[in-house]
Parts: sequence; structure tokens; C-alpha cells
Amino acid sequence: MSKNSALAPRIAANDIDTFLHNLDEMGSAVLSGILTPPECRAVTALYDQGTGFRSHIRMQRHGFGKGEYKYFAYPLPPLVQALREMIYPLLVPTANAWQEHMGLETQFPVAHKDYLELCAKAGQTKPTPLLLRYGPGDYNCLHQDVYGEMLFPLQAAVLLSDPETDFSGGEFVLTEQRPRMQSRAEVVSLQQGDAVVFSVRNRPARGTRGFYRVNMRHGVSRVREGSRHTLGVIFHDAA
Ligand SMILES: O=C(O)CCC(=O)C(=O)O
Ligand SMILES: [Fe+2]
Repeated sequence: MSKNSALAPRIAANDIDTFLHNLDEMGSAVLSGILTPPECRAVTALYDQGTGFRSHIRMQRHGFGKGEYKYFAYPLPPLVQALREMIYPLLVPTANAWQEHMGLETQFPVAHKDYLELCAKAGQTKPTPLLLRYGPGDYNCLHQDVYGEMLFPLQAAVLLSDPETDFSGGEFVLTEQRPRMQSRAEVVSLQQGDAVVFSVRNRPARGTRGFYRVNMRHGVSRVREGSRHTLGVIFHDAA
């Protein structure tokens, strides 16, 4: 029931080899046109529904930035569930190669439901997909979405708002820190319905003597005008 047959061709319309190559080289890459504008508006509209969420976070109270977000409860809305199960297998080969290159033993199963079972065995049973809302002046501080030992090294965020008409500012930002080097920032430009896939915490980079670990963080620059909504899809569950 969570299989959304409309999603598969939209994912496949992207050049997947280039996408995976960019992900490996840069630690982030874009899948464009994953949701249609009506779907983006429908998912955005869920925010103001009273039900379907397990918690509501006001970022300022926690020092996370300014703005708010809500974690979905299980069962996830069908479209969110479908995105989570369909993007995951695309990323498993990269995730498994990264683990190997970083000398980590865990390998990830090809089906997302099998990975969630492993999370559950480790006590991570709470859903992590979330909806975020930013108004004028809001921003999201650089962070890493780690929710326990079980960590799938890649995650996705779908821009639900239209940068042409709904908001200005509010750029998705990634920083990467390499050993003994200064941090580098990358701004990812997205259209409504695009998904950015990026490294949650660490990724391997090839050096002259094998691989070394790059530490990545992501956030959102200040929204200048309007309102910006995103759908965050994290593949591990939370403790
Ligand atoms: O609003 C965004 O673009 C970033 C959201 C975020 O931090 C996430 O999805 O983990
Ligand atoms: Fe995040």
C-alpha cells in the first residue's frame, strides 16, 4: 500500500549514475522533480492538521535555530512512507561502500523494512521523518541528525515550497570538515519538489594513502521573506 507507482519513474528520470557519482564526490546530490507541486502543497498542508505527529519542536527553545518542526507518527502518510522505502535502496550500495571505506563493520540490508527491524532491536523505534516550517528570519543551525547507535549515513530533504514564489533566502547549506583543514561550505540550490540527498555525519574521501573521514553538517540559511517548508526523510529510527 505504501508503494507509490508514480514515484519510481520520477526517480528514474534522474541520471542515477551521475547522482551517485556526485554523492560520492561531494557528499550530496540532488534528485529533481521527486514530488509534484500539488503533492508538495498537500504534504505542507499536513503541518496544520492536529493529528499524525508524535512531537512538535520549536527550534529556538533548544538553540537549534529559529523555526519549528514536527516528527510524523507511525503509520507515516503513504507518500512519505513510499519516499522513504523507495529512496533507501538507491542509497544502500553507496552507504555500504562508505562503511567499508571508513572501516565500519555494519552493512545495510537492501530493504528498508529490514533495516527498521535492526533499528528496533537496538531500541530505535520512533519515526524520524519530519516536516519543517520556517518564516521570515528563521534558520536552521548546522547539525547532524544522529538518533542513536544505528545510523544510516545518508538522508534526504525535499523542498516543498517554491523558491520562485513562496520565499527568498533559506538556502540549504552543507559544511564539510577534513582533518587539519578549514571547513568548506556548499549551498545546494533546489526547486520545489527536488530532494537533496546528503551525508548525515561522516563520509569517506580518497586521499593519497587510502580513505579518510570527512565530517559533514547541514542547515538552512536565514529565510528573508515568505515561508519555507521541507520534508526531511531520515532512514534510521530514533531511540
Ligand atoms: O529545511 C531543510 O532544508 C533542512 C531540514 C533538515 O535539517 C533535515 O531534513 O534534516
Ligand atoms: Fe537535519
